[in-house]
Amino acid sequence: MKPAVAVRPRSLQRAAQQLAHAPAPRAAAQMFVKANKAYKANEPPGRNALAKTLFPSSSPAAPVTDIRDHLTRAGSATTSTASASASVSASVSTTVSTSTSASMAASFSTSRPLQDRTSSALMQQQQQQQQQQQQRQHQQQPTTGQLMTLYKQSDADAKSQAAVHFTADDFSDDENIMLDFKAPQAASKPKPTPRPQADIDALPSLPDETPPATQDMLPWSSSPASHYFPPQPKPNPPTASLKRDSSGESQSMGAPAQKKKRVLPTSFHADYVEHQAVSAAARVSSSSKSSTRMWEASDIQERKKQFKSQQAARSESQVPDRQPEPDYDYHEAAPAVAKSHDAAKGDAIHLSKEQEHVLDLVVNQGKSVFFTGPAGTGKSVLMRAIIKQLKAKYARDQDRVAVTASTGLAACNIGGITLHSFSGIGLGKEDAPTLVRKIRRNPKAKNRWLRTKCLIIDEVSMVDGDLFDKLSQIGRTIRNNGRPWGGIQLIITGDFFQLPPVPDADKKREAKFAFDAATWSTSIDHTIGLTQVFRQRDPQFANMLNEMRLGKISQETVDAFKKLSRPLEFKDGVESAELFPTRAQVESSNNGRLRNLPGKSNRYDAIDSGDPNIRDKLLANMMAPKSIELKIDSQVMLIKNLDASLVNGSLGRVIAFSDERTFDMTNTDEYDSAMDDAMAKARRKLKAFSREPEEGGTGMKYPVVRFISTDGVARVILCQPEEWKVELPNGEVQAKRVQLPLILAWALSIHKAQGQTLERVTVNLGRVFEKGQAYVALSRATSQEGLRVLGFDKSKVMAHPRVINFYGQLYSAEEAAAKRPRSITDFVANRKGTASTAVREVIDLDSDEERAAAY
Ligand SMILES: Nc1ncnc2c1ncn2[C@@H]1O[C@H](COP(=O)(O)OP(=O)(O)OP(=O)(O)O)[C@@H](O)[C@H]1O
Repeated sequence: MKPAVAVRPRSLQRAAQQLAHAPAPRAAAQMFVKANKAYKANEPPGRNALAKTLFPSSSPAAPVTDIRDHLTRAGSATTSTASASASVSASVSTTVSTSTSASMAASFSTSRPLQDRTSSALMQQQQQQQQQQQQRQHQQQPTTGQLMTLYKQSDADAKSQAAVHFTADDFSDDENIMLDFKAPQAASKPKPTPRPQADIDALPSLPDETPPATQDMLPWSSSPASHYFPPQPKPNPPTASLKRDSSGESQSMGAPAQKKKRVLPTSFHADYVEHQAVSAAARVSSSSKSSTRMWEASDIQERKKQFKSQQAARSESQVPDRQPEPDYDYHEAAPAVAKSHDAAKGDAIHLSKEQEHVLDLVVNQGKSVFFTGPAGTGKSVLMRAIIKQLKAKYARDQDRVAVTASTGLAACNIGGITLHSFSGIGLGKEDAPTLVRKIRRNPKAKNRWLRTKCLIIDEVSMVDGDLFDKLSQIGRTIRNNGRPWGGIQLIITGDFFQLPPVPDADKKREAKFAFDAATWSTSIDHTIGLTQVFRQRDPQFANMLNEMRLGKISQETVDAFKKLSRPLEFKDGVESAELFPTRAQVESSNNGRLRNLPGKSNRYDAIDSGDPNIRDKLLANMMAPKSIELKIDSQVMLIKNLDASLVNGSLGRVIAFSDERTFDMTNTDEYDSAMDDAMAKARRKLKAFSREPEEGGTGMKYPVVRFISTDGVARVILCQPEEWKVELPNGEVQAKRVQLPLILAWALSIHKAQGQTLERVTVNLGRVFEKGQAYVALSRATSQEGLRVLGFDKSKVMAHPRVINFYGQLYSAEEAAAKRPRSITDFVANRKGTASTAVREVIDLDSDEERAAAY
């Protein structure tokens, strides 16, 4: 029997040959349909009859001899040239990836000449249009050569795909095949030609593209002349990101329709500052200091927002909402702020080498670290940097980082919760197994234990040693992990020479320090001693404090402290804050001073929110008071960082009360009397400028405070309410307080002063009763000039013997290491009284080398 194709008529062979060149399934299908019809019409009689005789039931001869069936045998080029060509064609169009195949189809079909030309003019016109369109498409689409290259490139990929074979039915419904082919008529629409520039120039010029204000009716078909200009790019829509400002109100950062801030006349700014900073006679117009600050009632808000948004932008999307309280930027301060700060102080805050070392150990190496060091060595600054970076690291799971501190106040300072709240142990007096059962009954607490990867503990000197052991065991049990704390990475800081754990109410046992805990040493991978003191820039003073800290006070130091009993005098009206050990002493002192001031007082009550059952307890320890009463001349302390030089701890005096719109200098006669002409003129201008509060506004008056900023320059700001939150690691807000960021500051408790930096401070050691209190109180001061010490008694400032012993062990490790020339450390150097000249470098007390040396 001859091969089936040999009996095919010419028309079918032609179709097969064309198929070898036919690029697209649609075109091929049409040809086959046509050829098949022709074949059937010319089919020799009797052939079907013979087939039926040979294959009575299903007659396979007919399908097999149908050329379409050859397509179902792609690759089997055993029959004829035609079928081989068809196979190749099919295999090309099927092994190339779908999009390539579709593109090829489109490309070939569009380059194919039209077969059914008519003589009518209409048809010609249509064809011309189609050809134009085809040319355009052809230019946009890859050429056959490009497609073949593409095919070769994708061949390797294509081989991994299963070959697709056409079946006879594939062409029967080719009308449903979707080809990547655009209908030509859609593209035949003429493109608008751009208007020549000359025409545009000839048009009447319009201000700002705004249609001219006219009463004339425009005919409906008229376009405003501005429409003849090429379209302008649309201004960026306001960004969708909403930022929460300090008062909790959402504001669109990019939205133009922001509340307009009141800006005072420039002349007033300059003169007022000069007046405040120096006397009129001593005014030096070129002084960078004197021109630094101004009336900042609204300006400060603006800069504060800028400062916060810059911080938020730096931490970008990685750290969405829950940043710690705004603070300095550790690497680069906000440009505007840094500029003024730098101008006055000459430096910005960059983490020191040793601070960077700790940051790296914690964030990059995932080590459990305890970093310690004398007061003012930047432990809090470093801790904030660590929190920021860990939160960025775990940006997707913020609850992986738990920020805690031993006390509510310390926790508030770093935007965290107490260690007790985190762990869900209540007072934590029971034994560990009981506490585990308690936590297991509390799904939220249990979840915190399970989710936490990094646990931050600030002010560890006040964490009880037994509590430390219990928590470690709870972590192991609940997390079912035998490693210390169940494998949680610990980041601990504090200075054991500062405030010790609060003893039991019944005082049955002496306070046990965290380093006394059985699990302390196994819980910590690295103990780092920070050595560079930032708070006190005077090396002699830093050394006096260090001697006191280590319990080895020389007679020279005793004498120097005794000299500091003289009264402090400041010409700017801001006194030093006196530190007291108890809250009662503080309240009595502050209330007495307030009563003695003339004039009426303004009272500000906090707005608290959150679960009423726990809210009051959580907010009780907050720095922001539930209520504060103020009069003109009240001495206050700022309890929030507003920018780089107005920080938590800045002291100031209330000079007026005002709302945001009205500047009211009533009762500030002393300033009036000192005003020179220029100042008085500026003042008059300002009075004219001021107006009554808007209708519907609260008209609430806030204190206008003149602060002494960290750069020693007076800055006047309108203090408006700020927000404090107590949040769980998962971001759940447990309690919130909105209050002025101020406390009365003639007197402060040592407890509240812990962690603060104070430029002016008085300490009466006669009232000190606890070890560590004297050191905390004295080490708040930045200089001897700003410190007054009453009742200095060497025995009152002695450190706890166990603490001396603990640090002594660390130092001996260093001393052993110090035998090597590169390991001279400040701890050692300070003890020898050479702090200022010692070479400072990173000390990792637990590194293998150090340990070996110590051993
Ligand atoms: N890298 C730094 N560069 C410049 N100043 C710094 C740096 N680190 C900290 N400071 C400044 O030193 C002062 C003390 O910092 P910080 O409060 O962090 O010290 P601390 O060790 O936590 O003190 P304390 O133990 O008394 O609470 C602050 O005024 C802070 O701005």
